[in-house]
Order: sequence, then C-alpha cells, then structure tokens
Amino acid sequence: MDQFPSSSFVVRTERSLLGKERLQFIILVGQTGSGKTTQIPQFVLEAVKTSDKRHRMMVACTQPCPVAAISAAQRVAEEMNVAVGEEVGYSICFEDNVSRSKTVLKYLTDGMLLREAMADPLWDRYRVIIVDEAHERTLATEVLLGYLRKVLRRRPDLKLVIMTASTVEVEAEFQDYFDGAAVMKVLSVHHPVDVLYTMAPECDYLEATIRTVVEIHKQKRPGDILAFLTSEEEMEEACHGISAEIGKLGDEFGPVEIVPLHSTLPPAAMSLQKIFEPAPPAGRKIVVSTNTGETSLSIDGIVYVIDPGFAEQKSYDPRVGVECLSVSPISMDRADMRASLAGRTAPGKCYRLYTERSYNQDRRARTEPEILRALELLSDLGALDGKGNLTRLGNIMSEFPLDPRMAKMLVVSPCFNCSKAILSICAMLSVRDCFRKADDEEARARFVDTDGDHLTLLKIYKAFEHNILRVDY
Ligand SMILES: Nc1ncnc2c1ncn2[C@@H]1O[C@H](COP(=O)(O)OP(=O)(O)OP(=O)(O)O)[C@@H](O)[C@H]1O
Repeated sequence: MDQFPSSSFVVRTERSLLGKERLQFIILVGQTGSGKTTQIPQFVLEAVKTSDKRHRMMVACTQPCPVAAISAAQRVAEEMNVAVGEEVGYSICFEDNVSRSKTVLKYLTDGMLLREAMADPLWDRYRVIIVDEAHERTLATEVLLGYLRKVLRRRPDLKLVIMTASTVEVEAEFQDYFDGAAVMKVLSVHHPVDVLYTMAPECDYLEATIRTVVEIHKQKRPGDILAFLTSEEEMEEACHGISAEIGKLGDEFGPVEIVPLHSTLPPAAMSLQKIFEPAPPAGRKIVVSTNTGETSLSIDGIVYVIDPGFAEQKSYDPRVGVECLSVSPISMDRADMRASLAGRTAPGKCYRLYTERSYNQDRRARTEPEILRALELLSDLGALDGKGNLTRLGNIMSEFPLDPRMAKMLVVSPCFNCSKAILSICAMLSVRDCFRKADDEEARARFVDTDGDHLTLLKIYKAFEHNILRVDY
C-alpha cells in the first residue's frame, strides 16, 4: 500500500502520508462503525492490485474473535460481489474458507495469523497485514504486534496497518511501540448519549436487564436495544425472559426481533446476518450480547444500550496456579465504549444498572492487558526462565495451538503414560461445553467423576467414542 486511494472517509492525518510513499506502518484510528473493518481492507486491496505486480498480492485482516472474521468476510464479499471463500475468505480455528489460488483478502483471527507464522515465519504470502481492533489488547493481538515489529525489519516490502477505536492513551502507546508511527484519523459523526444510573445497586443484574428492556419497549420512542450480559447461558436466559415478558404485552407495542450475539455463536455464518437485518416494521430489534458487541461488530440502529457493568474476564490466581474466568466489574473505558454505541446513528441513551458512585469509585480506569496476566502463568509452568527467555520446554509448548497449561499437560504426559487420555481431555476442554441446556443436567450427572471435571470430561468422551464411533477399549 503505497498510498490510500481516495475514499468517502474524512481522514485527518497527523503527518502527511501521501508524500511519504515509503511508510511501512501506520495507525488508523476511527470510532466503532466508521468502516475500518469493511472498507479499509478494500482500499488496501485496490492499492495492492495497482502496485508493482511482482510483489505478493495477499492482504490479511485480523479480528479478535471468529464471529467478527466471518461477519467481515461475508459483508466485504457481498460488497465486492464475489462469493465468500473465493477472492475474499476467512480463516478461523477449525474452519478455513479460502481458495489457495483465488483469495486475495483474508479475514482471520489474530491467533490464526500467529499460527501461520509457524510454517511461514515472515508471512511471505502477504503484502499487507491489517491488525484490527488493536485496542482490545487481547493476548494474541499483543503477541502478534510484538512479532510483527521484528518481521517488518526483515521484510521491508511488508506493510502494516494497525486499526483501533482507541482512546488517546492507547493511541500514544501504539505510536510509542512502533517508533512514532504516523496516525490517520477517520472522523465520524457521533450523536449525544444520555447516561442514566440506578439510584441503588441492583441485586440481580440479569433480572434488571430483562426488566429494563421491557420498560424501554413499552415507554420509549423507536430505536433498537443492545443489552450486555456476561455469558452465553445468561444470554439464553435473558432472551427467554424478554420474549416471555414482551409476549404478555400483546400487540400494543409492536413486534420485536430478539437476537443473541456471542463470539462463538453457532453456526456462526447462518445466524450472523440477523444481527444486521433491520428491525421488523413498526417494531424493535433487541440484541443481547456478550462483550463481542462492544467493538468487534458494529450494529446500526442501536439507540438504547443497557450496561449491567459486568463482563466475564480471565484472571490468573498465582496461589493455586489456575486461570479462572470470573464475572467482574468492567473498567471505566469499557463502560464508556458501551455507552458510545447508543449514539452511532442517532442521539441515544445508556442505562447503567449500577450507581454513579460505583462507576466513579469501584472501577479501574482501564482494563489490564491480558498479556501482563499471562507472563506469570508461563513462568509458573516453566516455559520462561528467570530472565523471561523461552526454555526448551517453552519452545516445545509454543508449537501447540493451545492454552499453555494444556500444551504443558500434553508435552509431559508421556512421562506419566497417559498421553491418549490427556489428548482427549485437551480436546474436550477446547470445545464449547457439550452440555448446554438445563435438561441436560440429568445426563451430565451420569458421568460425574468425584476426582474432578477433567475426568468427567474423559468419561463423556469415552462414552461418545464407544457409542458413536463404536471403539472398544
Ligand atoms: N456483515 C455485515 N452485514 C451488514 N452490515 C454490516 C456488516 N458488517 C458491518 N456492517 C456495517 O458496515 C458499517 C461499517 O462497519 P465496520 O465494521 O466496517 O466499522 P468499524 O469501524 O470497523 O467498526 P468496529 O470497530 O466496530 O469494527 C456499519 O454500519 C456496520 O453496521
């Protein structure tokens, strides 16, 4: 990408980019919904196509979660009037929808691009790499950026675009890390958002969310609703609750379309498009989302945001050496990001289901980047030495596209003669819970092993093998 072709964006550059044809990397800042994910890769692709034909042609655009990669590929393929999997494709864990000969623009999760580096360490097939949603500071994005900085020195023809919907501090941090990289800004219109707090803390945020959705539907002017919850189970419960309560209202307040949004929504490609479809005539769309709806997918028409103030977040407990996923209060910057989504297409309202005091006093200003929590874990597992270098064990572990604890379990399992069992346990831990509905509780109880969840998973897998694959032990 020697220069961006003209676009419909109003772009303000901090330094003149167009005169500097040899810039190797830039940071592009734009509010969520301004078109970074769907438009910039197309401009870049256009520029790549018109540049020196001897160069490699492929453009990669990374996303923090599978559902965002699929959604972007679908949208861009539609805009370019091509089929997904041909000129525009996507690659996520366990699904590669690309054509070796045709794909020139590939949306993929940041983890998948890192995996590609194992076989192709300098990403030789790519001419431009676009790292999207960099402000989310996921572990994979941070590792990717660290590695990219090294690769750029060895591949002067490789260009990097870092895209973020960040705050000024985050922007400065990226600029600092990439030697004062130029910043481009996509200026977009943003409407005012009224932020409302509860007078007293809510003791049950799920119930409060359902109640608030129903009240908005009964009392407020047209506009879609986006409600944040912390897990898929909560979302399912909320969708049922909202549907039941709104059903009781009869036809008086108009129809609703309730759409769940989760990063691993199955089957992602099929249900995804519903999120972008307009609300039913004279009705309302209600999107119930985990934090995937914060920045990974921009949904038009949202006027009301309901923020209970919690998210499921990973934390590492060094005392027991276990990483746990717990529901904890979100930081102020994430609360502000959620609120801003109400003002994308019209003036909006954000209902925070917590007190103003809780916003000001109980929350961190920013979310701690995941990478800081991961370092401690790697040292405890013996993957890093005292100086922070990879040990021999760490090197072997890095070959596995797995959580480090699972990688270590697998690497050391031959010493304990249990590789096959550990392999099955790792596979079971890598997929979504195989029991999901409340009525599966009885079935789950049949497999419970008093020695812990891992052995329960192994029992389930063995039963599956025995009954479905007819393998005898
Ligand atoms: N799969 C899709 N189907 C329909 N509309 C879409 C789809 N993906 C994006 N859009 C729409 O395209 C517009 C631009 O979205 P885009 O995701 O490119 O913005 P963005 O700046 O990258 O935001 P974010 O930071 O949230 O990813 C938005 O109005 C969005 O609703």
